[in-house]
Amino acid sequence: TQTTRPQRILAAVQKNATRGDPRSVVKAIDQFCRHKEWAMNVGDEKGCILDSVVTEVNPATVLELGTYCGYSTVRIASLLPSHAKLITLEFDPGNAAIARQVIAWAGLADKIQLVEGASGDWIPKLKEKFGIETFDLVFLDHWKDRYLPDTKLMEECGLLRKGSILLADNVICPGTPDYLEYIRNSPRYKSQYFKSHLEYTKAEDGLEKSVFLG
Ligand SMILES: O=C(NCCCCCn1ccc2cnccc21)c1cc(-c2ccc(F)cc2)cc(O)c1O
Ligand SMILES: [Mg+2]
Repeated sequence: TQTTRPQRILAAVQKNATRGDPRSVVKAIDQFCRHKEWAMNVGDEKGCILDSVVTEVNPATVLELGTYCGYSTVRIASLLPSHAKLITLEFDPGNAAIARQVIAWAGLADKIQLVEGASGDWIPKLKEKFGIETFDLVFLDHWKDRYLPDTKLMEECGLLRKGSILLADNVICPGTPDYLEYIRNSPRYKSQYFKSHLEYTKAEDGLEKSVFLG
């Protein structure tokens, strides 16, 4: 019977990456997706921008919306300080099952809480469920039409504090026009666009980094 693309990505990690070595997991996925099968990981080029933002923010609490196979989850978690916590939300149970194994292979399971479900349902419950006050960094990489409503929901739920950073993938391709319009014109945010390329391609894409001003 036919395997899924996430299953083939996991197989590439288990074949080519070293257990407990997050960078080798990231490299194995990038090699597979560049040379064998494209997949919607943030990828190596935008991944370097992600790394620099994570390193600069040095967050104690991170929310990732959109786990997929765990590529950016592993990338982020590998840069976190020892007591930091990353909560990642994945809607698709099949993807979540693969991501758990990729995260385990990287040896980062103790830093990461993978939650299955929809952002709109989970965001209002994160405080009570995980004892989170606010997020220092949010990485948006899920349904592109959910970036704006979920940002407003995070504001309403008091999950953002003065200085919280939102980093949004795919603001050009596939594109998040309503989110960009809101975040670039809101007096409550200071935004910066990092021009890059759609993962593993020459098409334009970029990350939008926004600081919540409170
Ligand atoms: O669609 C993308 N990602 C989202 C996947 C589904 C997320 C579902 N999901 C996960 C958590 C969660 C929580 N709540 C609700 C829903 C939730 C995506 C697509 C492209 C892309 C594809 C084709 C193409 F030709 C060009 C570009 C590139 C990317 O980098 C992407 O990220
Ligand atoms: Mg993406």
